[in-house]
Amino acid sequence: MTDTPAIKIRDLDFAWPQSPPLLDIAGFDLARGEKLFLRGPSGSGKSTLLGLVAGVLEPQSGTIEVLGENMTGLAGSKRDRLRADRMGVIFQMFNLVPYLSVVQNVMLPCRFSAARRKAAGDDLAGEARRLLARLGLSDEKLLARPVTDLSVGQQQRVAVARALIGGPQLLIADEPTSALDADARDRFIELLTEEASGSGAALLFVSHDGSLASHFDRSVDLAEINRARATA
Ligand SMILES: Nc1ncnc2c1ncn2[C@@H]1O[C@H](COP(=O)(O)OP(=O)(O)OP(=O)(O)O)[C@@H](O)[C@H]1O
Repeated sequence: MTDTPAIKIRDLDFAWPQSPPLLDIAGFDLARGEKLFLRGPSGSGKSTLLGLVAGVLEPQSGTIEVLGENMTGLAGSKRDRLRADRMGVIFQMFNLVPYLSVVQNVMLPCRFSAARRKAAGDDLAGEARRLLARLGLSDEKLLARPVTDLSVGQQQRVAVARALIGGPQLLIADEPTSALDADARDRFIELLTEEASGSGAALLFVSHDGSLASHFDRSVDLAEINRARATA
């Protein structure tokens, strides 16, 4: 089954209520292990597309297959399960839980997914610490601090460790670099792409900042694949 794409989209149509068509995508594939940069200006529909891929949103028509499973045929609860079990998601604002410690934040996906918990091994906290250490966060004092006390760059690394725990084969990241200066941003993307390569995960990274494209295997402009915007 591993030759099925990480993401396969066919004849996708999506519009927000009382709004004109936003996405009309005839075909789009992300290969297993591929690292793709999807760019487009603000408001072009990148986050909406990620929401569809993550199964948080449903298209009006068309199919979205993720890691060989047809999301569009699934009930909401099954889409939630697929996302929890098989996707690592990094949000624009990281969505770290302020009242949990750094290590607890990283372990969080394993609370929602038995599959991720099993894949992460018996010593969950140890695995969280191992991932954090690989991302340069190993200082015990720092790990004990509330996650809100960390710098933006450190919070990003926590968000990456959380996305990676349990080895999901699809990582999706929604412009997680907008708060960083150019050097920190480049370091962050290098870290993310290295970690994706290390675990063999496919990576879909969206941003309006085209200068990031060189870090990825392939770069696609949303306007190239989206007929709704092309004719708007
Ligand atoms: N929950 C929502 N309800 C209605 N319309 C929405 C909703 N979320 C987004 N939209 C609209 O859909 C369009 C695309 O928004 P989206 O956030 O997907 O774009 P984006 O390319 O990710 O933008 P940005 O780079 O600013 O994050 C915008 O016109 C936006 O107003």
